[in-house]
Amino acid sequence: MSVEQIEINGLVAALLKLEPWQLAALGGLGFIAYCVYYHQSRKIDLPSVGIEPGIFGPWKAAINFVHNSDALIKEGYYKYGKKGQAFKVATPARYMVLFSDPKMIKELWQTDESIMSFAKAGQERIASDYTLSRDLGAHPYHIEIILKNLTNRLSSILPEVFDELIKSFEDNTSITSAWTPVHNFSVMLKCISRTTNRLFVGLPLCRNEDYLNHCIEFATAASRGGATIDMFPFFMQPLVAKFFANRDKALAKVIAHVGPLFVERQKKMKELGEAWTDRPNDAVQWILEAAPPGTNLKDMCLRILFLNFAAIHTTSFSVLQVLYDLAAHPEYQEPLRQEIEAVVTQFGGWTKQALTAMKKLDSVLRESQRTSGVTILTGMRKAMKNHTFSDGTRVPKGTWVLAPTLAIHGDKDIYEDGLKWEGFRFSKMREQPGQEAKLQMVSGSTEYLAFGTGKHACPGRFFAANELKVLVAYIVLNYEFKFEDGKRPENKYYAYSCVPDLKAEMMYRERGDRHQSFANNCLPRD
Ligand code: HEM
Repeated sequence: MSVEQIEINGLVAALLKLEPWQLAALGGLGFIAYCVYYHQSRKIDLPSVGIEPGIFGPWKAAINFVHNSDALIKEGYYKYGKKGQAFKVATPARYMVLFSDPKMIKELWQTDESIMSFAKAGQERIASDYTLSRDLGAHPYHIEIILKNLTNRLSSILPEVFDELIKSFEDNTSITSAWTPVHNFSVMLKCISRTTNRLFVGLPLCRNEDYLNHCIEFATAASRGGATIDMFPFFMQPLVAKFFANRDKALAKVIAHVGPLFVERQKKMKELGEAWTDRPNDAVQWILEAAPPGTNLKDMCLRILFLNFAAIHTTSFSVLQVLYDLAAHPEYQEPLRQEIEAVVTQFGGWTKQALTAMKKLDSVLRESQRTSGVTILTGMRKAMKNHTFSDGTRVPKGTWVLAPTLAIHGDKDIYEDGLKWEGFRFSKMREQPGQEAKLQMVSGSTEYLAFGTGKHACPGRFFAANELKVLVAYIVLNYEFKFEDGKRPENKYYAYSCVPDLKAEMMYRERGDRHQSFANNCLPRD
């Protein structure tokens, strides 16, 4: 079943549960939403893609966007964007304006938050007031936590990352020296959710299946509920949220698991104060120390859930994409293995510096983000007032403005043979003088937007890059892998997202030389 079908079936199932009067009320609200939306569309004086004339045109185009976003955006990019012209695309929730010109993308990101707001667009996209909590937008201290606590301590937390990733991969697979089929998505989701939660809530909770399943269920419910609520004008959202913000069951379960940890730590902080010097180094502790006084337990647990929401599917999809690319191009596996072996030998072990020095590994990760990044649009900002950009583009209050990431990433005038995956594209480019630091997986620009760039670039990308490197390096050192028919499964494009095939199996077998490998024998374990 495709992702679209899963989404549509979920929506139909939710609608079938409603009483007739609730359905009639929703229908009425939908009609008002349509009228508001149509009125709004007339105010943006820009060329548009995919819209047919007539009163139902914009709405049809919006539905088309959900299923055909990649093709629509590429059409606009080549027709208008490449000529330096902004264009608009209809989505179910609103019109979006897209800038492709690097100068205008930069201008968008540099425009003051009070005029072009990243935070407001982010909150609207997942209707976070309803699917998560109002506290998230009011006190975004999680950004600081990710940048300061998680990123700054990457070196010291690496052994835990290694330990959890390797154990969870081994616990969830039984690969032998014969070719063994593995359902990649379920394995990667488990590896990433366990490892991420090792740093968020620590042992033993990070291995509790019930806790992890509810974190994943919550993330799925929040993104599905958020996308639905966001289709309606603001004044209707509190009512619509009553039907679609299905977070309560998963939230209650997560509070039951993680709540006692917060309570216990709070008690200890009160008792010992500054004398408690060996405090745990996890997100529970970071939240307790960063949350404004008076934050309640539910909001602290919701912050853990938000971190899971931001980290798990993005990283799981990313590792899936790079493994699919390497399985479809098995000739890259041996040079990667040699690089990893040589670098670990040179550094005398696995350190953060050693991971940074693995340029081929970094390059394949960046290349998979370029060709199959999790989102096909980045840099979103919401106009907080009517605004005119320096090129004369006028956007009314409420419009979203973004960059067409995937279209830019595939442009052959920017990347030679741009639609082709070439694993060592960036490691080769880094050999040119001046390019060394610019082309790392985590370095953004107007030509590489997988994590956004500028002030609001993904704060979790440094951690995610290390997690991905560790997992891919471990797999390459220990296994060979391929697709039985040699073909890479195709991605699906669903509104803003690029989704890998979640059903595909890959064949793995143990490498005969895995136990002789120096790099393998000194993998850090807890
Ligand atoms: C490979 C994995 C990941 C990818 C591809 C990814 C991608 C992104 C993208 C595209 C954005 C929006 C930037 C923009 O549109 O300009 C973003 C924002 C964000 N990401 Fe990630 N992300 C990943 C992993 C993570 C992880 C592991 C965390 C947390 C530990 C995280 C936390 C966040 C947060 C909190 C924001 C919002 C930033 C803000 O409000 O300023 N991400 N991410």
